[in-house]
Amino acid sequence: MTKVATITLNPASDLVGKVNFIEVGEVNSVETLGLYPAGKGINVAKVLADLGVKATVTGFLGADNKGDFEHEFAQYGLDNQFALVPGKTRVNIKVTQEDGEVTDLNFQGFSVSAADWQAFTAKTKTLLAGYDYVAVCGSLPKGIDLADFTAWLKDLSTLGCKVIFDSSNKALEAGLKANPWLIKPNYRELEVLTNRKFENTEQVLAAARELNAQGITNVVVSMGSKGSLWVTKDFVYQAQPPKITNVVSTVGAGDSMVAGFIYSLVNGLDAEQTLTFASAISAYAVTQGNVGVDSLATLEPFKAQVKVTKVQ
Ligand SMILES: Nc1ncnc2c1ncn2[C@@H]1O[C@H](COP(=O)(O)OP(=O)(O)OP(=O)(O)O)[C@@H](O)[C@H]1O
Ligand SMILES: O=P(O)(O)OC[C@@]1(O)O[C@H](CO)[C@@H](O)[C@@H]1O
Repeated sequence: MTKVATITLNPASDLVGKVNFIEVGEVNSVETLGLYPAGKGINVAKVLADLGVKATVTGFLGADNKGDFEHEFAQYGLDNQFALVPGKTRVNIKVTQEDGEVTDLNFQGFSVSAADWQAFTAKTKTLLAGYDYVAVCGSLPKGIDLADFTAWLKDLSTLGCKVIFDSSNKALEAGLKANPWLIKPNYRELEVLTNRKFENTEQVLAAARELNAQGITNVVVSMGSKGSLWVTKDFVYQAQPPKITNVVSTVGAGDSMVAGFIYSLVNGLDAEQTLTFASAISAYAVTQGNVGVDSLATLEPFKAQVKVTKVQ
């Protein structure tokens, strides 16, 4: 059986809501859509569980408010291997305006001590031996040294698992030094990383190719409603997602896309089917406040509207 783990070093409870228009500096009344145990790797694992792939989940959780997370992991049948640290897991606020624009307020969260990090890295090197796919997703909590993070990611690859990595800013930069097997930056994250402003697809493609040349096998650049590009040394595919007119929240679209890739890899889908599936499930994600899908059948109309083209 294919073994999958997701790692969320800095999880969050997502408080998701909706408002006509956010007035900065004013009191805004927000309609509550939900409070969800989340964070990128946890979102990936939740979507995978809905698709029948039960992952191991690990990372750090604040000991003071671990209950909702533990309950969620049990509900989804996830193998909970999180390490507890003192304090609370952060709450992130996500508000969608009527025009579909989402404002994220991502807080910093707990600190991880050197001893916590050492114990965690030692544990994961044993725990994850024999895993096929390990998705490392999201930001780093305070206290984790960037060079130590790079070294640990390299160690994960030497265990024999394929490392899938989705992060941003300094953590993205540090993680890329370990040459993960698949990365999924969005185009803004790639702009920040390369210190460029992309004006067309060719420029995005060129940046992705540089990452291939560096040793990253799969570079998937997501571009929100404009779709995505999957760039490898052997092929380049471009996907256009369905047009979604009822955007509820785009939070977790990228995580759903990562889950779609892992599901497709586990099930041996070919490249075109993989990008179609990942695009369909990520487009479906924006029609709801949380992530997930009740059945594969729900995705069929979305799959039918995805357009995948082989660019090279
Ligand atoms: N408005 C939309 N309509 C249709 N599909 C969408 C829309 N927004 C996102 N998607 C789908 O989700 C994928 C990932 O979206 P995006 O590029 O916004 O990821 P992201 O910024 O990593 O998301 P997040 O960090 O919020 O999870 C896109 O490539 C696309 O397939
Ligand atoms: O601060 P990070 O770790 O980069 O991102 C955290 C986060 O925005 O990512 C998920 C959506 O992708 C949310 O569930 C969560 O709040």
